[in-house]
Amino acid sequence: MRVEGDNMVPRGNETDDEVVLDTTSFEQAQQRQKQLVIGYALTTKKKKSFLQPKLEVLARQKGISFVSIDQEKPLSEQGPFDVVLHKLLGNAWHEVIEDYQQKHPEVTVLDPPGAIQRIYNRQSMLQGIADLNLAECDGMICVPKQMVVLKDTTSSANEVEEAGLKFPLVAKPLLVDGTAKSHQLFLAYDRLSLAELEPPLVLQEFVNHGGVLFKVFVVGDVIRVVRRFSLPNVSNIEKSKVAGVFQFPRVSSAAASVDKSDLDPRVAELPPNPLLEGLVRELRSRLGLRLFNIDIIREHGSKDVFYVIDINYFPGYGKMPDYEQVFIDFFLSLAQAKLNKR
Ligand SMILES: Nc1ncnc2c1ncn2[C@@H]1O[C@H](COP(=O)(O)OP(=O)(O)OP(=O)(O)O)[C@@H](O)[C@H]1O
Ligand SMILES: O=P(O)(O)O[C@H]1[C@H](O)[C@@H](O)[C@H](OP(=O)(O)O)[C@@H](OP(=O)(O)O)[C@H]1O
Repeated sequence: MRVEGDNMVPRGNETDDEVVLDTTSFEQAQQRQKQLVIGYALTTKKKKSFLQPKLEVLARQKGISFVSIDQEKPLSEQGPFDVVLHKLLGNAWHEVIEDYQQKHPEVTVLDPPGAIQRIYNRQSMLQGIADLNLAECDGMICVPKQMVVLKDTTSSANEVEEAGLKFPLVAKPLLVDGTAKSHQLFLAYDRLSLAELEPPLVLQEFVNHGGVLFKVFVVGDVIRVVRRFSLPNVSNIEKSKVAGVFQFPRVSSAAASVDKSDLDPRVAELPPNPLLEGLVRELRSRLGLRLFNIDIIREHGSKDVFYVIDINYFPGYGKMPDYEQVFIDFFLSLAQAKLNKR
């Protein structure tokens, strides 16, 4: 008898009337046939931007399937999943995920709710970054001076001066909760204008950076950088003449990447690789996240001084070059890591 298939030992190892099963290759074959099931809990907007048709097609070819998680049903009754991918707001959801991870340690949850929560607060998001050990990384990473205003913006004018913050200041809502309002940013030019702002917020020094921002995408071990347009420099003349508070749009969210040829190379040159690699390595382990992006700007007039101004969890990967293949490789590496652990 002969049955052709991956799970049989090769010809020559069998006797006339028996087929010897090689258990190792049998297990490998089973594994190969096994689907990698990724449960996802994403907003409709996120599902549209992330689960694009090309990703789904590539995934299917590799035996990866995406299954929508029904938030109305207990999570443990769904699946079984190998990976849970989630970005939903609210403490209730975070409790569901935490409870699920405790009961199902074998499932890779991307990422732990506590770690995500930390970067949803613009104060804790940037804490510790200036102290990262990035010596010998061909550059320097700073964060803009900033302070938190929880209640009264009128009295914050004095605190701003005591803290040594210089105008203009970028006012950002303290919590990034996914609402459009949490991305409403203002530029405050003088002390008086602070009274117009609505706390809780952070006041952050505006750093001149030549109008270009580096968006650093992280997917596990992979780093991809794109250039985006950003706010132009604020001149000294403008600083002395302009007063008040101005809302500004999400300039750097535009999908179009900056065309390098149109830019001053001193502004457009990407941050050095060792610096990016060092920064990502440190942040990945300190934050305990695998899916995030870092927004970096280069201090105007400097070659190697950079500021981290923002970190996002599970950002707009749909705009990252070649994101489909990067994610397929990432999911397969998670499956492989699990196999290696056995
Ligand atoms: N301290 C700063 N100095 C100079 N420009 C800044 C500063 N902070 C923010 N900006 C500008 O404002 C834009 C939005 O800032 P930030 O990324 O912090 O806000 P956000 O609401 O988290 O935006 P998004 O989620 O779209 O990345 C930046 O891309 C940059 O152009
Ligand atoms: O395209 P950039 O500039 O990277 O901005 C992203 C924001 O930083 C993310 O917060 C958005 O994701 P959420 O809408 O899930 O928060 C993300 O939304 P998206 O995934 O729907 O594109 C983007 O708006």
